[in-house]
Amino acid sequence: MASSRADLDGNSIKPMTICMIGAGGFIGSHLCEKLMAETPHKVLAVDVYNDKINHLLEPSSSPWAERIQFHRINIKNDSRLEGLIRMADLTINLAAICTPADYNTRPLDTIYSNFIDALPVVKYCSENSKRLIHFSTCEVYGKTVGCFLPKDSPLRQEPANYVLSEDTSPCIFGPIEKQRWSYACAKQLIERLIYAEGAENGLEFTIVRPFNWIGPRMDFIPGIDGPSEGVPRVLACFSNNLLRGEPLKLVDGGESQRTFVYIKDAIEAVLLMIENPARANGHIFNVGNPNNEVTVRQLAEMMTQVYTKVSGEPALASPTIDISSKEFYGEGYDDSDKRIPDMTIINRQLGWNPKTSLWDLLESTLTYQHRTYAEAVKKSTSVPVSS
Ligand SMILES: NC(=O)c1ccc[n+]([C@@H]2O[C@H](COP(=O)([O-])OP(=O)(O)OC[C@H]3O[C@@H](n4cnc5c(N)ncnc54)[C@H](O)[C@@H]3O)[C@@H](O)[C@H]2O)c1
Ligand SMILES: O=c1ccn([C@@H]2O[C@H](COP(=O)(O)OP(=O)(O)O[C@H]3OC[C@](O)(CO)[C@H]3O)[C@@H](O)[C@H]2O)c(=O)[nH]1
Repeated sequence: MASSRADLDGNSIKPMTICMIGAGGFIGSHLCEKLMAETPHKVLAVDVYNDKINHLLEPSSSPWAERIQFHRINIKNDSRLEGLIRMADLTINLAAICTPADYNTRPLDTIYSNFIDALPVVKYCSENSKRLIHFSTCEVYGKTVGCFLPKDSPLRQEPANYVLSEDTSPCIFGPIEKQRWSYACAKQLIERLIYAEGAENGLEFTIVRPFNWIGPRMDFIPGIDGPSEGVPRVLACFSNNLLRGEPLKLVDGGESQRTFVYIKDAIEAVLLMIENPARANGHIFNVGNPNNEVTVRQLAEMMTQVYTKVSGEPALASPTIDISSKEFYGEGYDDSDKRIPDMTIINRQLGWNPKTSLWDLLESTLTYQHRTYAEAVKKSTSVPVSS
């Protein structure tokens, strides 16, 4: 680990203490790994779970044992939170319910988690003059302007109608009965509150809008390390189908488009924000990879090809199957049509660009999924021989 680190302006970076809330999740686990391996910073890791960071917490003889501490705290109701925020130089809040299957089926939990539970974090940072990096989402943009235009309108080709820009794009959600938007709306309101704390009370903040970060340790495989009936995000849904040799389910034909960025590229952007406060404070950053755009159907086809390569198992004759969103997610589901991040601001402020192609990131991720889960899935599906 380098001790003489310099920021983007050539100033040396002092070691800091970071209170990371939601450190036990997908993004948190990669951020903890990066901070331990490449920086001298200390992490107060707050979460209700620690399975994804256990490899960093044990053994106590590891080179970073003194620099990471796990606090099993539910931020809904724990008075220790303010003390941890006070002890830290910077708080990063990742804690959230952020799987679309929950937005329309558990809208109250979703709104509480993404708005109400984040309020004390913002308040403690503001009152104690502590810097905050808050994780929002690309979903705050909702749908694109372009999707309301006729299919053959040339205006659909104008970037202003589909590229999502922090300072200029509107936030377009569906009606209230489409409870899918409970998450985006809660995230938007907490963004507005943080922004207002900055404007009125001088809170030093950065807001991150991740655009479909994917990679190892994302979510769970149903019936293996998560509930059998659980519905994780698309990477884990499709991984589960591939591991079980069943067709990948395309919701409403798989026509929605997404841009996927490799978690390891995205974590580089977060580290730049952490270590360059003068360039990151007061900004909202899109973090995604505009070059990795596919429809969900194309994602399914590419994942099928990559999985065949890394597992050595043949692809199914019919690798995908269509399913309605009502059957897959239930009443109240709706979707973002297209998500291309404008990269101008992050590029200008932090000089960050994503590097990894979709094929390459799927190859390393599906190699991990196969190595981690294939045996367990095989065992769970093998029929016991009766004597
Ligand atoms: N992964 C992405 O592509 C993506 C995209 C958009 C936004 N985000 C945002 O980034 C953040 C992290 O996402 P992730 O993909 O790592 O999700 P994740 O579900 O893997 O991680 C969230 C973590 O927060 C913890 N948590 C939730 N409620 C808590 C509470 N009350 N007290 C303590 N811990 C709590 C969970 O246990 C979990 O470990 C979220 O705010 C999410 O909305 C992620
Ligand atoms: O088996 C499946 C699962 C999903 N789909 C469709 O894939 C699209 C992407 O789904 P997913 O990655 O699960 O979620 P979203 O991109 O819609 O939303 C996330 O984006 C960022 C974040 O804020 C946090 O990660 C979250 O809200 C979608 O069109 C599904 O319908 C499928 O076809 N088959």
